[in-house]
Amino acid sequence: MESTLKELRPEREPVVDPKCTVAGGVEDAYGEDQATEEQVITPWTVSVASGYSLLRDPRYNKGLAFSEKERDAHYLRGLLPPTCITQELQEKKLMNNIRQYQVPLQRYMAMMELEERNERLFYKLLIDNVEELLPIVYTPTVGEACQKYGSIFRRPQGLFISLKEKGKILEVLKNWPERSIQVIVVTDGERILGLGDLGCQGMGIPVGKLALYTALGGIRPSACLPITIDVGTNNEKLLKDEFYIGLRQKRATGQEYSELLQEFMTAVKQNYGEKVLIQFEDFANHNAFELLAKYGTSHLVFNDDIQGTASVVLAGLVAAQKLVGGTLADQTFLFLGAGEAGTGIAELIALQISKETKGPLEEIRKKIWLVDSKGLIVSSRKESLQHFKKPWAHEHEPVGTLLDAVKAIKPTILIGSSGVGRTFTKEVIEAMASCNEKPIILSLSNPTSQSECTAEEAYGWSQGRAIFASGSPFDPVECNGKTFVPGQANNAYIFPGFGLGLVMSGAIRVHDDMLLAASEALAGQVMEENFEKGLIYPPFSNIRKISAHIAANVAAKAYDLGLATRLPRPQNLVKYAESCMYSPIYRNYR
Ligand SMILES: NC(=O)C1=CN([C@@H]2O[C@H](COP(=O)(O)OP(=O)(O)OC[C@H]3O[C@@H](n4cnc5c(N)ncnc54)[C@H](OP(=O)(O)O)[C@@H]3O)[C@@H](O)[C@H]2O)C=CC1
Ligand SMILES: CC(=O)C(=O)O
Ligand SMILES: [Mg+2]
Repeated sequence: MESTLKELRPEREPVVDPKCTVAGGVEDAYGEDQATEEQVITPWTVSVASGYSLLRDPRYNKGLAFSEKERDAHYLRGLLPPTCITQELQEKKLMNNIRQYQVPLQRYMAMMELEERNERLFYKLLIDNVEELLPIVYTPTVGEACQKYGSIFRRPQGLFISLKEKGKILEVLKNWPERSIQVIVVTDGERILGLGDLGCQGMGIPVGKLALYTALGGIRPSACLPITIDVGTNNEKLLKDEFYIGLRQKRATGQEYSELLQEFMTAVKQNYGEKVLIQFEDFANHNAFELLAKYGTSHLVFNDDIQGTASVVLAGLVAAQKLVGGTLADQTFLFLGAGEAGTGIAELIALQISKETKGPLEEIRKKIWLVDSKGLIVSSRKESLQHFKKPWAHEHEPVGTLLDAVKAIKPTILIGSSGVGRTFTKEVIEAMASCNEKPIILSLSNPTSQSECTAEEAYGWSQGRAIFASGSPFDPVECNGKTFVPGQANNAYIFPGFGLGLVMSGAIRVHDDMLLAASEALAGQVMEENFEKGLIYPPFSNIRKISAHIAANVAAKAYDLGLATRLPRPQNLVKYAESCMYSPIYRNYR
């Protein structure tokens, strides 16, 4: 096989080093990335895919875009109607079709069907129409898709590892058709967005996140592996649902849970090596912090909800200083929600301020306050607090409600990370507006139903003075004759570029300084024209460029810290990041 492949491989100067880990995790054996778009390649499966099987292979299928020559060479005559069309026309037709669906879930299903039918066309649509399609393949629609996953389930996506596979996880990994995996997104489904425990149906999240890794960060689809670990669910509704796709039992906990996770982490490293990035996604906080701490020293792990969210929010707040004046150290922060997102963001803000001011972390933390379901986190509660809340238990009398906390603390920045919708009431926003000329208000919780307030509420109740962004997108709002464009504070800005930076530098560990580097790069991409509209994030339409800058900054930090293994260090990391990115343009087949 190898000698045949060599003969078929075109002779040319590679744009990317053929052994580069980004361009394929290992050698680009099929010449997929090395050939230019004009050059012909061979569509390989195990053998050359041709005829009927070529049309049904989503990696190589081009539908009506197969040329006359390709139709002759690949036994496609008669299997397609006579017309040949371009990828652009296919894209136009599909966008027209998708726009006919009024129900977002139907659009989601149309996109998933496209991904299964024609992978390059799926990514072309997603990249070219990112602002329109992100709310479909990602939050908020992906939340509804997970809730209804059993009913809409057609073909399995990703890898399901359940308690039944205990002792056999390495074998299960070997069932996956790809060997050169660079990024895994894994969930156990216990905290899917702000929708709670969705068990095995959480699979929609790793699938969606990895689609963004490819579309937004340029990681090749074949190098991405979505995984759901099924240890049961405590969601009674799902357990009784005849269409539920997961194990019908209560969640395994304690030793049974940690043994399965240990086997999984060991098997991943054994099968894919130590440079595969494992992104933990939507685990409940009682497992998330522990998994990150436990595997952070032995594996390349990243928790998107704790670390990615922290990095994206920090970037927005750094950018916001241009609108409000001053520095982060001048601000007072109040969070509603003291879990993964809340405490993760709080810790990264404190780290950034301590780097800027050279002040001790303990002192800086005192300007950051958090409210959980029991009220303001204060020192008298310290004994009963989970470990990740303890650093935030400051001296203060007990305060029971968010409104009272806003009145007592007088924050300049209010951040919602509670997973509970409509908790930023009129009184809360008015209280923020009464003590700030430009209150910064972030409603991070997803999906839209869980957002702490809507854009309309944030602008309306603050007389248009709020600087507002939300986890799930809101349409522009008219207020007092002015149009306000809300930003989207979502970790989707960070993780694709962050992952690309790790992969392209061959990083072996994640370091907090890399999160700061990612924030800095994202904040640096907010342009004057964005600030003029009151935005603290750049538009998603520029996300590939943004991701290249984030990747370059993260990779630079990996090299500086001695955590990069891909040597020598490329001279121009932004250009290198761009050259590593997957392009969905069709290839020509010989
Ligand atoms: N925009 C983005 O990029 C991201 C958004 N998120 C969103 O943030 C939300 C929270 O995620 P995460 O931090 O992981 O979840 P966690 O479960 O870890 O934390 C939730 C926190 O909210 C608190 N809480 C729950 N209900 C209330 C209430 N009624 N009043 C006050 N506090 C309350 C909980 O309190 P207690 O500890 O007392 O139970 C807990 O501290 C989710 O909706 C998620 O979708 C998450 C990551 C990224
Ligand atoms: C965006 C995200 O990661 C979450 O809501 O969990
Ligand atoms: Mg998440």
